[in-house]
Amino acid sequence: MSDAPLLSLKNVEVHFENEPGLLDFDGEAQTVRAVDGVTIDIEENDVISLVGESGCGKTTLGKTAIGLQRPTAGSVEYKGHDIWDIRDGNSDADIAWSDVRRSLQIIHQDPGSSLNPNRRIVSILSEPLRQVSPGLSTGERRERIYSLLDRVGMSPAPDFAERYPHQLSGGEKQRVVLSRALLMNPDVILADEAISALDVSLRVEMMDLMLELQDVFDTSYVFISHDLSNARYFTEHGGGRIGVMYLGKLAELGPAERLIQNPQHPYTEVLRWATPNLGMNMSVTSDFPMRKIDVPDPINPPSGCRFHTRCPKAREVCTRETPDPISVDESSEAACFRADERHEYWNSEPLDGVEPESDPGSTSGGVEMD
Ligand SMILES: Nc1ncnc2c1ncn2[C@@H]1O[C@H](COP(=O)(O)OP(=O)(O)OP(=O)(O)O)[C@@H](O)[C@H]1O
Repeated sequence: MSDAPLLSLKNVEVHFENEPGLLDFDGEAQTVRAVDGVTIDIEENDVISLVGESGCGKTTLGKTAIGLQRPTAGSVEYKGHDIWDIRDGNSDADIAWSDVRRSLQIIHQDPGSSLNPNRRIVSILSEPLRQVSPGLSTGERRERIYSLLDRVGMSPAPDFAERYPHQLSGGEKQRVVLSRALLMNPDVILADEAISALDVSLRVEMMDLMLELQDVFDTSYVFISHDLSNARYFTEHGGGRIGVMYLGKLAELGPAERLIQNPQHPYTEVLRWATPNLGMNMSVTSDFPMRKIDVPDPINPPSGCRFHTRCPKAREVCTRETPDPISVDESSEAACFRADERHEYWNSEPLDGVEPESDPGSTSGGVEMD
């Protein structure tokens, strides 16, 4: 089991059953397919960034990865052991659920909401230390807290340690929340839009700090962002991969630069088009790479490839067959038939409104970019 990835998600599905609302006249519960068939490994000291439009399942997938959400199908393994078997007491693994929970931490967009307003920073940061290192004296705990506050740029540390959360700026609160998560000695931190609420000028600083502390604390990040340029920065500097999600599915996964410079899924192209500050030199007049702008419903997602209703390259086969992830290179995959030059896609009829294309012949068959 020692070779097992830190976290391994296999065919993970999360469906929510919603009770019928007042306006649901048929009175039937509805199933929201928040995440469907996602397989991904997270290694030690890894960075996986999840991007995609609102409601595509980023938070649900992230929470499932760290054991805060039980999948309705598929499995999540921590160091080779199913975490829900551990939780349910059905595992022979030599690890307690409390250790799994401690190892998988989360920081949110709004740090204020997770800091007790009535406690000083020193007291907030003492809590994880008491759990992880119960043998420390009060003086030793203080020393560790001061040294971490110094490290995250909150100096003089003794001064910051005595403040209450409301006496800190948003950026400082986020540093405290990050410090608290790190003091748990986690293997993975889920950073769910953790920099989105910060001033633009502070975002890079915070991302740099997170990556610097990654080396010190030996932790991995699942970094959720709706902004591809932030995900690019974080992933590129952290040497990780970006996962592009669309309607509960992983559309594409790969290293930041490959994914942005040479996207293999037409939806990645859309995200790229919609992110003007990528420095891609795409003119505003270049065609919007989608046929329709309306967002399909995760309660009733399109058949076949979920993106086919909006995809400017969709063909008949995309309406009835669901593409599995196709390996693009050793660290990348794309769930698009176009990544397979021998797929029947190339002989299938383009859908209405899709520009006909010449057969890729012996070329890669991948999405051609500018
Ligand atoms: N507890 C829940 N019960 C029912 N539906 C849910 C629940 N949590 C999430 N959903 C639905 O699942 C889908 C995915 O939601 P999720 O929050 O994971 O998306 P997201 O990509 O993180 O969105 P955002 O960027 O807006 O936070 C959405 O349709 C959402 O409404």
